[in-house]
Amino acid sequence: MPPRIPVTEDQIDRVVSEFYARVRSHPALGAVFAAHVDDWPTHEEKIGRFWRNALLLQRCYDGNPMQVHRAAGNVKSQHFPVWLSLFDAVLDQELPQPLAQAWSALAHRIGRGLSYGLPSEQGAPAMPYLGEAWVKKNPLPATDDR
Ligand code: HEM
Repeated sequence: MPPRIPVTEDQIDRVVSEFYARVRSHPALGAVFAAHVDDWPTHEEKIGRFWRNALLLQRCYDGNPMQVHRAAGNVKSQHFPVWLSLFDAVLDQELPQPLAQAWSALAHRIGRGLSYGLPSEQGAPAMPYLGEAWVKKNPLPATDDR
C-alpha cells in the first residue's frame, strides 16, 4: 500500500525523538507525561509505530489511544492545542514544508477526535462524548484541517 504521507521512517524517528525531548521540559506538558512515562525509549518506540501506522499505513500499531488518554486521568482537552502547537513547531523544524503541513493536518484531525470526551480543566467535559458511531456518521469537513 502506498504511504498516506511520504515521509521516511528516519524522519518519523527524528520528529518523535525531538518532540518528546521538548515535551519532557515543557512547563505544562512535562508533568502530565511524567506521571505516566518513566521508560521514554519504550514510549517513543510505541509512538513511532503509531505514526508509521497512520502515515505509512504499516500495520504495526494496534493500541487504543482514546482509551489510554481517558484512563490517564490527568490528560485534559485543554492540553491538545498546546500539544499540537509544540508538535507543529517540531514538524516545521524537521521536515520540508509540504510534508510538515500534511503531517500537521493529520495530527490536528486525530487530536480533535482524541480530545472529544476528555474532561476539561474545570472537570466538565468540553464536549459530550457521543461515541465512535456518531463520530463516523458526522465526519468533520475536509476543509477544516488546521
Ligand atoms: C494528536 C494528539 C495526540 C496523539 C496523536 C497522541 C498519541 C498517543 C499515543 C499513540 C499514545 C500511546 C497509547 C498506547 O499506549 O497505545 C499516547 C500516550 C500518551 N499520551 Fe498522547 N497523543 C496526543 C495528545 C496528547 C495530549 C494533548 C496529552 C496530554 C498532555 C497526551 C498525553 C499522553 C500520555 C501521558 C500518554 C502515556 C499514557 C501511558 O502510557 O499511560 N497525549 N498518546
